[in-house]
Amino acid sequence: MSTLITNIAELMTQDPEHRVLKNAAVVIEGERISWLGPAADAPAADEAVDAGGRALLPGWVDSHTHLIFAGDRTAEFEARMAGESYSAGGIAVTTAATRSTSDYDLTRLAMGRVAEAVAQGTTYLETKTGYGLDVENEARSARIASTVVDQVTYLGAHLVPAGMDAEEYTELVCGPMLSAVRPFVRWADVFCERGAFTEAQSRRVLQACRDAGLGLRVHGNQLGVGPGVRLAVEFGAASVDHVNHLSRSDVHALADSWSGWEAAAGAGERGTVATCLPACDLSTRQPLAPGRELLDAGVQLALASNCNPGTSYTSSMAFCVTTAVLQMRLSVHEAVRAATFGGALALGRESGNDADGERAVGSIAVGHRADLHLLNAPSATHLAYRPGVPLTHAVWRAGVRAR
Ligand SMILES: N=CN[C@@H](CCC(=O)O)C(=O)O
Ligand SMILES: [Zn+2]
Repeated sequence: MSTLITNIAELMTQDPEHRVLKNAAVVIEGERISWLGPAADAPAADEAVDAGGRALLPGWVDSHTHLIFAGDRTAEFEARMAGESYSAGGIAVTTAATRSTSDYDLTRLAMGRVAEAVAQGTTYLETKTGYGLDVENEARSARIASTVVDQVTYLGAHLVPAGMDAEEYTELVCGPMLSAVRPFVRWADVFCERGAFTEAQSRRVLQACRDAGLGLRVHGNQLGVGPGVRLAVEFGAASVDHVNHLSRSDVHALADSWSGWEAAAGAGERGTVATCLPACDLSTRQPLAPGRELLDAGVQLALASNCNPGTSYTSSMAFCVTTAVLQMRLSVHEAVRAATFGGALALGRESGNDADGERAVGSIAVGHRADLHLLNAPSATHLAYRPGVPLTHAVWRAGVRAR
């Protein structure tokens, strides 16, 4: 079955040459993109979709979410809006609600959040454990997550549960809990922040998870300058997320990590992606991450929703893109790139082809997964020009019309 999408006013490929094609068309065959180019040259297909002069983008790649949870933290949010500051302690509230929810309901809740994201143009999602915080509930979260999203990250090191000694809990995270989640996860993460895990504890978690064959990421530099970025670069983590408070040496270390990357070819040795989470920054009233400075220094950037009940209860990648343009001074093209190709880079899926069975996502090119987002607008600029307006017109996820 092939589908021709034609009459595309603006096709933002996010390919290595950053091509933006006008009056374009795309052909989908099965789950892959089989052709793109000028609409006038398009081949015939089994069915045709008239894009009506709209803009077509890669689907959003949301590389940082926490979707496996139950409960609600409205009261904490209200207190924050009244002047309280965010602290990691709220994680315990969600952990209690999550532990007392059945597998069926946790799955149903997570699927609802995924559906909400897909309806807004998100076509590839990562999610984390981290609201189980004991062996049984972390393994359960990982198992459920593996059935509802594309990639799963182990975040046993999210908070030391009340009544447990931090060293003892770190041992658990690095030992029995890691073994229990291992079949379901590809990545590990650690919340390296005051009120969560110290540098020494984070180091132990990263080492153990790396030894277990997991790729790494770090929640770092969210609540203040700290060791998160330094550790992430030292361990060759795929991403360091939040990055609100950076020293000059943090920026340099991140930029250096990309010295083996050939941006023009979109290939080479990957460094550590800086993942900015602007919806979280607004909800926690943290300074927005210095995305402009990071890009100018040569760091590869991702934008993600950080959808979670505590600090960022939104699945809207469009909101993140809009904020990145209006407040972080990224161009529309840079922001869309960070929310598509950048997320794919953070998840190790920016390349891949028919041979390895896992197709590239986050950019529109022949052989890549047909993850497409048709805006109800003639150009991607409308994402920032018309803030808050729902602009998703149609979505294809792995070649299947999802909206
Ligand atoms: N920083 C750690 N974890 C989440 C917050 C989790 C919560 O407060 O429930 C975050 O990314 O912001
Ligand atoms: Zn997070």
